[in-house]
Amino acid sequence: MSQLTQSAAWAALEQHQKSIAPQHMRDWFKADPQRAERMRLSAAGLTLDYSKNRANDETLSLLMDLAKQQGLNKLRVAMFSGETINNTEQRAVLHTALRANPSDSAWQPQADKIEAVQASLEKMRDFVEQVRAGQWHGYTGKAITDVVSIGIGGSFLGPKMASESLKPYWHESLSVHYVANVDGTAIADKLKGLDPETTLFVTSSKSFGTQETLANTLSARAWFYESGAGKQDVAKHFVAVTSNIKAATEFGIDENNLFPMWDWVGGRYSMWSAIGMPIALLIGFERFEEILKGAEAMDTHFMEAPIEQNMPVLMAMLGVWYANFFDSHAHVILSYDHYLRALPGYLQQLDMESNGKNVTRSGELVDYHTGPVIWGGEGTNGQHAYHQLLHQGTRVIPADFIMPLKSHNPIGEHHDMLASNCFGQTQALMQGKTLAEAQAELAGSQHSPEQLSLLAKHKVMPGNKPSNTILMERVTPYTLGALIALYEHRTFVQGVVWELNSFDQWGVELGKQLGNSVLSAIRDTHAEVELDASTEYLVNSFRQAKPQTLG
Ligand SMILES: O=P(O)(O)OC[C@H]1O[C@](O)(CO)[C@@H](O)[C@@H]1O
Repeated sequence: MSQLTQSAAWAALEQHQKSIAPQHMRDWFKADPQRAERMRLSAAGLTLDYSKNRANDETLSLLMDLAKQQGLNKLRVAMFSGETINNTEQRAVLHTALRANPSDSAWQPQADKIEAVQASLEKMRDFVEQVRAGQWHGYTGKAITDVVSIGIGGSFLGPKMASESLKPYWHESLSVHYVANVDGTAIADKLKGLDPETTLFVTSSKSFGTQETLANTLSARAWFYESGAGKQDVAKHFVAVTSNIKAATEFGIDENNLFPMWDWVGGRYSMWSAIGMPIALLIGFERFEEILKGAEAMDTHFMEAPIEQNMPVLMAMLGVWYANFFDSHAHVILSYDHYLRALPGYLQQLDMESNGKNVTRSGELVDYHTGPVIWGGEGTNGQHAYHQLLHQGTRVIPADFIMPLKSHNPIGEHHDMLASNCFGQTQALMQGKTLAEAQAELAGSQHSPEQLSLLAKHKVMPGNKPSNTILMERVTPYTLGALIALYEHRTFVQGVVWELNSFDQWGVELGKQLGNSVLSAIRDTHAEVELDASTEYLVNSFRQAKPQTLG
């Protein structure tokens, strides 16, 4: 058994779970009128209501004991002070420096990094302002009308999610498109209808070695040349964000068109850097800076608030409570805002690539569950699809409801209806419906007694299903920045408890390696590639279907 599962804090929680499990939140709310008020917290423009959780004051206190036991305070300081907490890659983890206030003396020890960040932001500002003002001209002298952002994973999901979330702030005549997948359909579809004379490509790749991104950039360049443009025109249409300057320049990107990234920023934590350029192009640089300010406010809260009153810590520890003590395997994110519909997909990478691990920082196999499956979608759509499983399924699936109090599109009663659905769902999950309530509801109906009894059983909802609700005034650059930073820190805290390195991603490497060797087998039948019988069959089927000239 691991030290963690043998520890005093873990044992206390296991013991406590036995007394909590039979209790119902419905009764707690009845017995304690102060519960909702006590279990509410505001920071950085966000309010978290965590009262609809299967936790009482003792639970929270024991969870905080676990956080302390696992060294949260020390590791939190270690992250912000630039220690190499990404121990498998020997890297610091300083995405927080990307949104730091440069005049904050706490950042003095990282002055070189802060300086580099500020220089990059200035270069970004200059570029963004030129493009948005129509002063960056394509090779025939026309202003840029379309930007195609090419990148994948962390070099795609954050910018795409933030762009969609902030649609009300978009430039009226500049469009941004995203291409991630290596599937040729993705880029072919995007390029249809675009004009090479007025299209700018931003290649975002920290490593500048990602197969999908390089293939898409090459195809974009081929499309550009087909329009009659020459090599000398590339600099007007291709820029890149990368930490691998050498690879990018060898690839043909003009050195002046390179924006930096650093090895102390993980891909999935990078939308605050020049990786966020497409966002800034869409909403303007000043609004991009507001995103950073929102995140910085959440960073300050995370660093300074006592852990018992700390939003990311509370959310993280409640997640640990369900994952490790209620055998919950999933966590659902429900955005009650159409503009935030890409958030669950973004959080999937943030959380699952960070905490989807089975060995500790020191390489020991864990004997407890780590990161759950993160999924979700847009409310109210999900209510007519997968919420059935949340209400009556057999597993505990904690939910985060995210609800802006004001809409950017206040049409008729739509926002009232949206909010009432959101709040109603949290209530239904918590309260459920008893057999007596179901029977009372059916009383007076035309059904036979047998049918009534059957129906009543099916209408019973156990309730006691946990949820958090996050409110904000409106989805703005500031509140979005705070929200994303909240989830970043939540992920970090859970990684601390589970003793993981949340900042590497070795698991995705094997897929990349094998994908490349399979590609050699597809290209050349004589390639010496070891394939199992199933994969060999798949490769052969694929080769047989290929047009002869390519075979
Ligand atoms: O920015 P890059 O280097 O192209 O990497 C893209 C993505 O690929 C991954 O390494 C996973 O394959 C992610 O962690 C990363 O965000």
